[in-house]
Amino acid sequence: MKVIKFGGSSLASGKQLEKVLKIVTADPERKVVVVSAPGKRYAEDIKVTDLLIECAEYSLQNQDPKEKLESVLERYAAIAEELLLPDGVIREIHDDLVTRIASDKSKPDRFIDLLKASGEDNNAKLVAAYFQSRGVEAHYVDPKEAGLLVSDEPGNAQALPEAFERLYSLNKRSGILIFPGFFGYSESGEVFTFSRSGSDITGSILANALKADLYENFTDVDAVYSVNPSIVKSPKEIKELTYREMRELSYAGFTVLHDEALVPAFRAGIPVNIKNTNNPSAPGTLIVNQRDNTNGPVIGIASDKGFCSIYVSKYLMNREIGFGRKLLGVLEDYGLSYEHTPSGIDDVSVILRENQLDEKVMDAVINRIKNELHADEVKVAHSLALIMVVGEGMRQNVGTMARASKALANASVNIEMINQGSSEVSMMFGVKEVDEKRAVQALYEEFFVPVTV
Ligand SMILES: Nc1ncnc2c1ncn2[C@@H]1O[C@H](COP(=O)(O)OP(=O)(O)O)[C@@H](O)[C@H]1O
Ligand SMILES: N[C@@H](CC(=O)OP(=O)(O)O)C(=O)O
Repeated sequence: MKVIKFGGSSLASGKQLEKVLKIVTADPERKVVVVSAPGKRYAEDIKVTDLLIECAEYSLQNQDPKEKLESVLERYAAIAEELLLPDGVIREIHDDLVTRIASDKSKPDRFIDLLKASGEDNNAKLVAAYFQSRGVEAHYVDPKEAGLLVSDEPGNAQALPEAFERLYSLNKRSGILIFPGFFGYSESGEVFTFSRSGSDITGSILANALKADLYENFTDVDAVYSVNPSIVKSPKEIKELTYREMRELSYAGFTVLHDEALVPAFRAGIPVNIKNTNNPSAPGTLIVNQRDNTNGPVIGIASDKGFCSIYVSKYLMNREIGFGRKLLGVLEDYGLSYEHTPSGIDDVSVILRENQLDEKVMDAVINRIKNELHADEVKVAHSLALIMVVGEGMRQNVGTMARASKALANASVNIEMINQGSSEVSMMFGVKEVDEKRAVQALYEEFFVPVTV
């Protein structure tokens, strides 16, 4: 049995849905279909999820969200019209949106989640109706009734362990099951969404819970490329990579798969196949536990902007027991998570996502580090990009770091910091955001142009 997930780009129009129906019915093993909300039809288009967030925000500010709601409804109506679906489908979506918008707003984050989740929930109903209209036995599945229990963290929920056992009973149902991605229900019955792009996570949870043979993730590219295609033109396709490599790469900027979407599949040993809805005969990329190391030291290079670093130096830091704990404790007090902590004998840098803290919080953090930890120097660097060079082959290859830093030097990119992951499958370079693109291109030239992946 296969779990198959379609992203927003695969569900953006009636034409796309026709491809989806063809793909699903081409293989009787494709039993559970996870759907996102309709995504972008063209580059400047707005995803339904973003329209719904605007709707929720308008309502919370006591502005009339009518126009915004109309634009959400229009997206579904356009699809229904293209596919000649009966009016009842759109009426049901309309009524659902009206009910949601009129619900309790005393907890704004939860209200936003309730609206956001409707994007996938209503789309699953629409897709089920479409399949049925073409004579296919398909059923919408309500995640509440199916038992997709999640933690009560708005916009950042996680599946609870009990969810997996409960979801197993879906195996007994007949027909094709259309399951909305991106959200679940807390113990108290409230809607909570995963973080953005979280329908990938739903697919992986279901693959694990139902003990699927394969988790197929359909998107709009032929494969996972060795580098983001918006940075390098026609980059090399990756045929096979390990869970560990993909987790590192998706966390560091390969947005093609959510970085939290691998763990459930990995735990159950289920391979993940990334494929293209617009070219389903292409084999795509297979993510597995182990692969042959035939491609050289590096399989992919990912990058992401929006980081800052807090550099702290203090003479004899290495001998001060508890210094690291106290430093990270200051961050914890402000609810800040950190990404990396490259360190020396007398100094350490903490790298954080910049969008977590404004100037006021940053000043407070710096003052506490200076006053409570008696640091000799505390410096902040803003607008950093992190570049992650990833590959299982790194462990067996000598000189990968030297090659990478030489390539960056030749491209006149100044390295602000370096960190080698303890797992030895990744190395991280911090550079200024303005140098990100040039750095990635230089690393790509170094590691990919001469080899076949
Ligand atoms: N290394 C990469 N390989 C393939 N695609 C990538 C990579 N890095 C970023 N992407 C982007 O991920 C996009 C697919 O993910 P996403 O937009 O979330 O699709 P979906 O709508 O199917 O969920 C691609 O169109 C591409 O722009
Ligand atoms: N629709 C949600 C969840 C999702 O997974 O979407 P997509 O598959 O289009 O990335 C979002 O935009 O975040």
